[in-house]
Amino acid sequence: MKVAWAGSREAFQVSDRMAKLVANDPVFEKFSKPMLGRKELFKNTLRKAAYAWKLINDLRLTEEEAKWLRHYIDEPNYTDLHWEMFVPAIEGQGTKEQKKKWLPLAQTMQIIGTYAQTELGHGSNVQGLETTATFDRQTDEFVMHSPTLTSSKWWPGGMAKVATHAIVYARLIIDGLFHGVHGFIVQLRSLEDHSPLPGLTLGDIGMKFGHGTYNTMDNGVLRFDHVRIPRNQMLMRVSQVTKEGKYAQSDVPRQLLYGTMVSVRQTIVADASKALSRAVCIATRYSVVRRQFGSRNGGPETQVIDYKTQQSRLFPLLASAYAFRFVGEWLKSLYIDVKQRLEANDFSTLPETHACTAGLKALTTAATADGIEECRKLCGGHGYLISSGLPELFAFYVPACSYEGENVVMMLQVARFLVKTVSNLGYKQPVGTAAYLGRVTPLLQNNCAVQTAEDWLNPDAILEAFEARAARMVIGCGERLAMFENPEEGFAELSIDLVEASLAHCQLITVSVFIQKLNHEIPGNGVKRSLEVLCYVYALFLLHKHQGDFLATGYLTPKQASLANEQLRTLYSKVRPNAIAFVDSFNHMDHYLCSVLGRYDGNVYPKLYEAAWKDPLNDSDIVDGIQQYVQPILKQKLHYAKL
Ligand SMILES: CCCCCCCCCC/C=C\CCCCC/C=C/C(=O)SCCNC(=O)CCNC(=O)[C@H](O)C(C)(C)COP(=O)(O)OP(=O)(O)OC[C@H]1O[C@@H](n2cnc3c(N)ncnc32)[C@H](O)[C@@H]1OP(=O)(O)O
Ligand SMILES: Cc1cc2nc3c(=O)[nH]c(=O)nc-3n(C[C@H](O)[C@H](O)[C@H](O)COP(=O)(O)OP(=O)(O)OC[C@H]3O[C@@H](n4cnc5c(N)ncnc54)[C@H](O)[C@@H]3O)c2cc1C
Repeated sequence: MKVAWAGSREAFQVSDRMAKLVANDPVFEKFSKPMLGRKELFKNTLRKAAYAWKLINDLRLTEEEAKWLRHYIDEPNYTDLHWEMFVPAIEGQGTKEQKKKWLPLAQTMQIIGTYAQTELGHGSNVQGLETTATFDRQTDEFVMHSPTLTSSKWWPGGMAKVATHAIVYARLIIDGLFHGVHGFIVQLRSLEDHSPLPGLTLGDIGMKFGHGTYNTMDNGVLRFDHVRIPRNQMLMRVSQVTKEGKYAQSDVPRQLLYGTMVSVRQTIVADASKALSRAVCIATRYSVVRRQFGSRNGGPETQVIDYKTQQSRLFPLLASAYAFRFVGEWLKSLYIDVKQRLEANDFSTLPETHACTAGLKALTTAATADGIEECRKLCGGHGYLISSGLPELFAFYVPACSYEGENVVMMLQVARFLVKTVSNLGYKQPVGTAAYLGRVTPLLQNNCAVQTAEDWLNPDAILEAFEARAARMVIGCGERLAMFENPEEGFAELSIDLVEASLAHCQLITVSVFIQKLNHEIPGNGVKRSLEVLCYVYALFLLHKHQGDFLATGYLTPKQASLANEQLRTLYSKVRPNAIAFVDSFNHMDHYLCSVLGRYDGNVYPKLYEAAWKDPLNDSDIVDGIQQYVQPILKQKLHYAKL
């Protein structure tokens, strides 16, 4: 199962080696992080990042190994933006000459970059950005300027204190004409003494949610006061500006300017299963250790994992972690394919890839963030302790619902893709993830054939149910949209339904990828059978949760919906004996989990007790402030019993 989770034996070995490297090195200790102040926390992160870079070079780690190393260090920092956004932006949007100049500098970290798109006034609406890049023909330069307070760049990670360079998105202006938003490589700091270059105002935007998690990142604010950069620092794969000031567009579509976001959204989907599996591992192990009620004749109480209600909250999350792992793997292969096509100037699959990355980013991050919080509740009161590992994990993860495209905004992008697909149905056969929309007639006409709970243990029945639900919701939206004279008005009016239809479409993708995975790639019958159980749990849990959709579209009868739920209960009993094996298969080490409740050895209570004594408040019996503020209250003699 560890191999099935990792994707291959080699992938397992690489991640396992890197997990151990990090866990066994005292530099990467992280349990004390929540006790540090912001400055200490930040310096500590800089120290770890520098040491990691040294390890990567000394041990000659491959790109894959380096990624795992950074992952297990488990502290967001400036290198995330450098490797995941700055470098890919140059790779995807730079010309050959630009790549030749900038990539070697970035790949050896002689320069450190960030991705400066969002502003104080605009994040989702990229076309609304206000920073200007005005071409000056006399000097062959662009003048970068922040004309308003709301045009201040706001959020870019690593920008406040570390990055030497940034890809800055700004409105291109030539001779007073606006030519859309483009990316520019801008140096921010001196490579000699790290001071901000003239004309730039740079700072940190302040503390974020959770203490020891995202505050290791220096998210920054940046303002330009007429800062000049050479013309050849505009990323020019998509559009070019000549020294005469002529604006030209190559036959590469404009959407490629957004290519870095497609790349990172894909990574975010791949990473969702890591965060969810981490929370599920903690909650499952603790649910086996924790006992409440049910003692008979002085025997042990019931392990909380044996309560059906606990199973009904925990096991769907376990199944979701596996589903997200597989859909992340699938999306990665879709992305690698589109990347190769784009390099060969084949842009045909870009709209579908954009819809898949946007929609799956929204689906997986929302479910993961909610899932982590549910795992915290599944651990009862102790889940609220920092030492459970869950509050910090939640604080770390939850911004994924907003960054890289706010989730609702992303679902609306999926909706645009689906509406377009439906409106082209007469003359363009949908392919890939939308192929089912080419079979609307049977999907709209045939209803579910399930008659017994057993009938639900059938991948074809499940797939058809999810296809029919999504098709009916999408087609229904299409029909209602057609009644509006102005399509944009209609889209806005129906946006709630459109987001729901998009979710149904994305859930269909996750369910069908899980089923495909079982059909083709699982080594070993035992592993396959166990994963089949999880696949059914995932699908039937979604069916139960969204049964309103399945009923309202008329595909299911209430009886069939209740049979699905009956089957789900039976499936939970099948998951229970393997629950610990399922979570051990994630191969998460104690160092990575950073959780007393999720310890591999289950030695929860003594370690919880021990961890409590490490709190700085327990350094002495009488702490600072008691003499000054408590003793006087105790010693005063008031006339009234109550104030
Ligand atoms: C323990 C484990 C924990 C795991 C932690 C998880 C994190 C791990 C991940 C690690 C990786 C990296 C670390 C990074 C940390 C996060 C850093 C965050 C960075 C950022 O947030 S950067 C800023 C991101 N900003 C956005 O995403 C903005 C969102 N807005 C947009 O994308 C767009 O503006 C839009 C999609 C809303 C479009 O707006 P609109 O104005 O309508 O569109 P137009 O500009 O006019 O374009 C319309 C056409 O273009 C198509 N389109 C849009 N986007 C794309 C795209 N990306 N690719 C292809 N095509 C695109 C759109 O569909 C329209 O097409 P049409 O004309 O209809 O055919
Ligand atoms: C931790 C973190 C790190 C970040 N790192 C970076 C970075 O490195 N570089 C960078 O450039 N940016 C970064 N960002 C910014 C991030 O990309 C934006 O915050 C994100 O894209 C959301 O945009 P917004 O803040 O403008 O949200 P808004 O769009 O203002 O969202 C507010 C609300 O409005 C709703 N809404 C907006 N538009 C629509 C619409 N059309 N229809 C319906 N509802 C709508 C949303 O659903 C949401 O509920 C980061 C953000 C965070 C939280």
